[in-house]
Amino acid sequence: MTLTTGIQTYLNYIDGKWVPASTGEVEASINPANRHDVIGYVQISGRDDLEKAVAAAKNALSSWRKRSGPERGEFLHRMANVLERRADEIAETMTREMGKTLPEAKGETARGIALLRYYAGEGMRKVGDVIPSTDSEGLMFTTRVPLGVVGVITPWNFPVAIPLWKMAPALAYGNTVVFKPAEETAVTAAKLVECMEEAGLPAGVVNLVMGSGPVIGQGIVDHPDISGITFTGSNEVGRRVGQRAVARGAKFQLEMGGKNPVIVLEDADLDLAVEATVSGGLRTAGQKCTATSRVFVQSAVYDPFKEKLLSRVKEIQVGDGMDPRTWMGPLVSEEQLHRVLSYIRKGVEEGATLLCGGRRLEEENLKDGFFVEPTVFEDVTPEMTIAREEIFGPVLALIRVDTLEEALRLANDVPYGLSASIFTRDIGNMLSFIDEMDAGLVRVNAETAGVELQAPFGGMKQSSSHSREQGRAAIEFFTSIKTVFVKG
Ligand SMILES: NC(=O)C1=CN([C@@H]2O[C@H](COP(=O)(O)OP(=O)(O)OC[C@H]3O[C@@H](n4cnc5c(N)ncnc54)[C@H](OP(=O)(O)O)[C@@H]3O)[C@@H](O)[C@H]2O)C=CC1
Ligand SMILES: O=C(O)CCC(=O)C(=O)O
Repeated sequence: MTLTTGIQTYLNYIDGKWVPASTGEVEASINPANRHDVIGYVQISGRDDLEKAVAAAKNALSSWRKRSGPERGEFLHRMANVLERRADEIAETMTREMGKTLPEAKGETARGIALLRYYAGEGMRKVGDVIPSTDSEGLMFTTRVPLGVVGVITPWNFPVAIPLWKMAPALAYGNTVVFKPAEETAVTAAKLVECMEEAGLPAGVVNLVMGSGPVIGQGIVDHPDISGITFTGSNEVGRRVGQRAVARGAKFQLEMGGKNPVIVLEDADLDLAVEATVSGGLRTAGQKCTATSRVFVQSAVYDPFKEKLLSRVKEIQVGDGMDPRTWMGPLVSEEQLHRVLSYIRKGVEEGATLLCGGRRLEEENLKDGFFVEPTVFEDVTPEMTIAREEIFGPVLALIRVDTLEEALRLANDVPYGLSASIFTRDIGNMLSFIDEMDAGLVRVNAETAGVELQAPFGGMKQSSSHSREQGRAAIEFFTSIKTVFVKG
């Protein structure tokens, strides 16, 4: 059955107008809980559409950057108010389009509102310092200027929060934006941009171009009029974005994968550690760059931890994210489902022991969706694929260790360094972990996922381009420092 009546087509937003792609092509954005449920039709744009969007952003730049910081902040306040008014509708669209449960989608939308309010306040904060000059009659100070037109390329896993934690600071600091959302969540993206339009954002300041990564994403990266590119997604694409940006001298910022460890020591509160492992690893079906993936447990508590974890995982209710009984929704797409199932197969083939889960769920009410069971492995060795590569699915690997030193050595032995947690009551262990764990986000007695918008966020090693997003750190990417010397 195909539910096709009254389905809306969502357009690009270029220079303050909703317009179809010049290609005339659209595609259906579907519900991963039921592939027959079409959320809307979205544009498959071509390079012509991107050209128009970049020209509009370039044209809008001089008047937008000339507005005062508080004035730009006022637009962000208004966007927050519109998003707040439409929060339930947008959260429901997110759940239907991406699959995360409705409470998770509502939480993310609330985060989006808070992000807009935080960066609205940025318009009122200082942007420079006075520095003593060697010339006693001179005044020397720093100020900041916007980068210019910024390309925003985002993934599907946080379709409201990630675009907003990039676009809100971009706008607050005086840049204009060309926004290319993931194809899987383009309807949610269109609704976000509707909020911006409703808030009265001037034409050209934000331009939405839907379409494929290789055409629109690549086009943004290569466009000579785009001064900076901010990207979140896979390492494979991120690396290419970085290389192309360097080649033409554009500024770039990459947030990519994680292989995030939890370390559970023998003095840990095991109930807390289990709850945090389940929440950090399996919420949003493990589709977070900060998701827990490897769990290092000290031998003395390995068996009780394992038993508690398995009994908690077996209680998890998988289903449509709109159903209030559901704790874990589907994976975002059929491609992602096959990718996760292939990692699970690899885990078994390489000799890990499957303790629970591992199957696609195909019961009557789930058969048209992309559901996979929450999965736990043990006997996972450091060289196995499931211990090294980002799975981006609800899969946990248990690894027994004897000491904190061994746990830290193994936890650090991957190319990623995004987020990590430890569970212990010992201050010495906490301090060793904080110091020696190679991760941009280290958390003690708390899950690996769930970043706070007012704090810097980013990874070490191959998890990022070593830049940081969110909080005040965003100013470093979205502006350039100008050192000014004035003599009367
Ligand atoms: N760190 C994170 O938060 C995320 C990590 N991932 C990882 O990536 C894997 C694959 O997910 P996927 O969605 O394919 O991630 P991608 O890295 O392919 O997609 C992220 C964004 O980049 C765009 N893009 C794709 N190709 C290019 C290109 N050549 N130039 C510029 N932009 C491009 C995508 O467009 P389009 O929509 O057309 O694909 C999307 O908007 C996941 O399994 C997971 O491991 C995925 C999402 C988020
Ligand atoms: O854990 C979070 O809150 C954010 C995760 C994230 O940034 C991502 O998955 O891309």
